[in-house]
Amino acid sequence: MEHAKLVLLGEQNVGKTSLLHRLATNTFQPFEEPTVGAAYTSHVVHLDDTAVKFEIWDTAGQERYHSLAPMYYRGAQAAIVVYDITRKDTFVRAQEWVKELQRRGPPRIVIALAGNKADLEARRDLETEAGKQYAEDLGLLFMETSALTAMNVQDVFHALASKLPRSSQEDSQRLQSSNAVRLEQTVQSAAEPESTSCC
Ligand SMILES: Nc1nc2c(ncn2[C@@H]2O[C@H](COP(=O)(O)OP(=O)(O)OP(=O)(O)O)[C@@H](O)[C@H]2O)c(=O)[nH]1
Repeated sequence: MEHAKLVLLGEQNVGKTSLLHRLATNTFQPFEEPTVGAAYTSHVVHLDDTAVKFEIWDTAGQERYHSLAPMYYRGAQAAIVVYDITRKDTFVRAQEWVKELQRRGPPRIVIALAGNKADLEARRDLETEAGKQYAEDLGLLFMETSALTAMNVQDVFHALASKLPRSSQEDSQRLQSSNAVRLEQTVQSAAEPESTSCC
């Protein structure tokens, strides 16, 4: 199983904790308490040929916790930057998080942009296309999600797991097969002199 650190970032109240609750317990709480500092959880995503265990840091959206964020995105392989489709200001904040991650975060971090509360279509303040286009321009994964209906919640974690660089696993497989070849060669060359000397 692969391990990957994942950080959730975004303005307060956009639904970061709710997305995790939906993922972990398939439930939704209409009155979720604000996160204080950050909260840790883990979740395993099964892919066809492997599984990825995400070590997840759910950060607090309140501005006073901003300075703690680097502690949580440092060394992260993946990030979900969340905004609320009913509040354009949260999309602006999400863009700032993406910039910060790209400037100061780990160089190969895989980022997903999630437009949450997609169930509140009647109160939509930002078109899907705006989020999609921005994500496309910056090479981010993009999905609109809903912690309330569960729409795309599993999918965003699955998409991130699929997009993670698999170098560590491939490297270890390559190492194993090259060791096997070397071992075979050693066995062969050890066997050869014996066979010549014997007959
Ligand atoms: N309708 C709807 N409400 C949601 C959704 N996700 C979260 N909420 C509500 O939005 C509010 C804030 O959700 P949280 O999960 O606490 O948001 P957060 O981003 O973790 O907030 P902080 O911890 O303060 O950063 C709660 O009242 C949730 O019930 C959603 O997909 N749809």
